[in-house]
Amino acid sequence: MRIDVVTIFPAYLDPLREALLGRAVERGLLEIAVHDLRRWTHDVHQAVDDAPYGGGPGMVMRPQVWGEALDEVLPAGPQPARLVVPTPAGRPFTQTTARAWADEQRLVFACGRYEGIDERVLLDARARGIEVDEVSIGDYVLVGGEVAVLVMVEAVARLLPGVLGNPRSAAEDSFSDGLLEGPSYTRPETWRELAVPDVLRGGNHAAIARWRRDRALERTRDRRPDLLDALPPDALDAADRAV
Ligand SMILES: Nc1nc2cc(Br)ccc2s1
Repeated sequence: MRIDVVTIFPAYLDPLREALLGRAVERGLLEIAVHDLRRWTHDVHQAVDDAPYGGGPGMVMRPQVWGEALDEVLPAGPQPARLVVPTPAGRPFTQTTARAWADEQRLVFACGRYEGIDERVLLDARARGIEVDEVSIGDYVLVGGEVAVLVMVEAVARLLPGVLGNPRSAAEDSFSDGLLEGPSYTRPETWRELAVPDVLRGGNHAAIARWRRDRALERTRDRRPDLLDALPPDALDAADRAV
């Protein structure tokens, strides 16, 4: 997978060169290119924004600059690329989204600032046959799209083959079965007079699986009842429903 990010703050994306993702790039499991949007300005001030038509607070990012940037980063013609625009007004980004995008050959992220990007940039991209997803990582407003891109790139990249040491981690983490993950424990057996649950220290794998499922159901019911409601009718068996 190749990931391109267009931003006026390239250094915001430096964390993508660190740790697990940095090693995955070094190992050639994915490519990441970060582009400074100001490269496509032509004025001495390198202006990327202007006042909004219709008035109102804040500034809007200029279509000319974004248009030239995306023409270069996402050239016209048939291509398996997806343009992702983080915005508080977007559709929710979820683990389902991350899994779907993990199958893409190319993802291009456009980081908006201010009041956002002129709508015509997205209309033009769609008219050029590019899949455009406007997505939100949560019901809060950031100062720009860069932090949202860090979140989404990590959520997608960890699903790529070879990125995680143990592929089971991605298969069994929260949301993989529609539930939140339950509590985890490691050594020592007792810490500050708090003991690891006995069942986890025994060798009964069926009992351990049952205990973990029960804790996941309890936690999901307590913190995210909406996820339970969204499960398919046959997702919970009689033992699950007894929790
Ligand atoms: N939650 C989010 N807030 C923002 C703000 C801006 Br400005 C751009 C993208 C996003 S995504």
